[in-house]
Amino acid sequence: MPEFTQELKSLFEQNGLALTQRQLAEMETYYRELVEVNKIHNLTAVTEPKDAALRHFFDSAAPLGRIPEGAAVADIGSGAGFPIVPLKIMREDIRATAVESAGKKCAFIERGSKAAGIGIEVLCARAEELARGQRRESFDVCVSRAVAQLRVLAELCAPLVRQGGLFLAYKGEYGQELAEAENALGALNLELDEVLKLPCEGYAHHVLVFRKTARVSPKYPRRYAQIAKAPL
Ligand SMILES: C[S@@+](CC[C@H](N)C(=O)[O-])C[C@H]1O[C@@H](n2cnc3c(N)ncnc32)[C@H](O)[C@@H]1O
Repeated sequence: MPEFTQELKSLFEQNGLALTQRQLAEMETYYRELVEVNKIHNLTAVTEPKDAALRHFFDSAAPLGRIPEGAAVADIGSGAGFPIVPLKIMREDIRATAVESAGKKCAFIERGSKAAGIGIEVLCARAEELARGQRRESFDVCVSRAVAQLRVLAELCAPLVRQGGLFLAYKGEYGQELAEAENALGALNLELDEVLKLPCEGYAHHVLVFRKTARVSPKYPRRYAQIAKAPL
């Protein structure tokens, strides 16, 4: 645990963010639970202290400055709770929702966030099904990391974001995916606003910030089989 804590403090400090005692304690507790449950259920391949501090916690917090005060934020395909858990720890003001289709991962987010005292809504659902119900166009911001290629992800996320809201896609190298997503972005009324680069040498991670400029046609999202077979 000291290695995890040290790395976490140093990463945030190097980037001008001093973690409070509460934030540090919540991240430590969540990380401890992750390592524990990961011994039984395969939740993530990243559990080594330094790796987890960088790839899960620091990486997740990259777009903090782009999330408006009090925003309703949904994380699509949260897995073991990333990026939504670190975002909620860093920003108590947001209303955080984790959307995840795998039951054991939802159960872990519930367990970990309860242990750490973090208030997160966990929806065990598929994003494309959620977007056909009452939660359609109800979120100010949708975030997502490591779930699908951009043109597929855009169709899963855009219908959940309100008009004028943001879709934040965490990506490594993104040039080719962005070019391939041109048609999808047009069809879903998403405009690229900014690309944030994680301020970490040797770690080429980015957050692509899209603004939703108009409502999305009710024909989207299609069923997942169709989205995957014929991406926009
Ligand atoms: C590779 S994991 C990434 C987890 C996490 N976002 C991270 O970066 O560590 C992708 C997760 O997305 C979930 N997922 C994939 N498609 C989904 C969908 N259509 N709706 C909800 N969850 C989905 C999977 O169950 C899986 O847990």
